[in-house]
Amino acid sequence: MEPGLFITFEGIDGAGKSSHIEALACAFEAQGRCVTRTREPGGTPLAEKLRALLLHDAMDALTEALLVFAARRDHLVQVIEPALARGEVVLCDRFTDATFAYQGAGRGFDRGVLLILEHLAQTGLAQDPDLMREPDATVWFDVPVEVAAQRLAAARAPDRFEAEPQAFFQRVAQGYAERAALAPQRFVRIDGAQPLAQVQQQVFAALRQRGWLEEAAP
Ligand SMILES: Nc1ncnc2c1ncn2[C@@H]1O[C@H](COP(=O)(O)OP(=O)(O)OP(=O)(O)O)[C@@H](O)[C@H]1O
Ligand SMILES: Cc1cn([C@H]2C[C@H](O)[C@@H](COP(=O)(O)O)O2)c(=O)[nH]c1=O
Repeated sequence: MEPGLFITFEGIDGAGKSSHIEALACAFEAQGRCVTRTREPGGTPLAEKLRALLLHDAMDALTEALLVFAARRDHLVQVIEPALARGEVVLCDRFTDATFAYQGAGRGFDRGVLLILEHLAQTGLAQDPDLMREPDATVWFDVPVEVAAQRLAAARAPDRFEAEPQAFFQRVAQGYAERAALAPQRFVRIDGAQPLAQVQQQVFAALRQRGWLEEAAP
């Protein structure tokens, strides 16, 4: 059995993550891998309920951080860890980098507390009880805030995060840059302002380079 592969996708709202996950899933399936497509917050019945609260109900910053990690713990226990144990490829639209970017940098919530919650929520689940689960790779779509805002304005009615002002998203983008600087081997930075086809080509190229996708994939 091939080892499981955990790949996450990050970026500010409207960066273009979701547009690429399905194409990647199909490419992995075409080479015989089982793929779990999932998202955060969400991915389980309980975590989807928490997602609805997070996206639409007013709450203070600590409550928001606790709900995000509660959803993540359930998601890890119910979906991510079992799929990785079966040797699947898990493609997850957002994970803990989003918490450091949105709650940490965006809201200004204490990063030290986030580090403690991260450790609590992500440890003790895999075969090695000391392992803190982290993605094998994180594809980060780096897009200017104005470009993302234009895309979203054309796409849908804003939720509680999307309704934040551009200054919030500038901080979130900076938060992603800081996380990427702390884990340069894990992060793959893609210039998400390019045309869709070019972005897709670069995402596939990055995963080919790591030996995870075969040459035949687009
Ligand atoms: N490279 C691109 N060029 C132009 N438009 C794009 C590009 N990537 C995505 N879009 C468009 O921008 C909108 C937002 O894209 P998408 O939903 O993939 O972003 P997202 O990062 O998943 O956003 P969110 O996190 O808010 O769900 C969609 O209408 C999509 O078609
Ligand atoms: C995981 C996670 C997410 N968020 C925010 C970021 C987005 O605005 C929404 C999710 O919406 P999407 O359209 O599915 O990307 O939730 C957050 O603030 N903190 C997190 O940890």
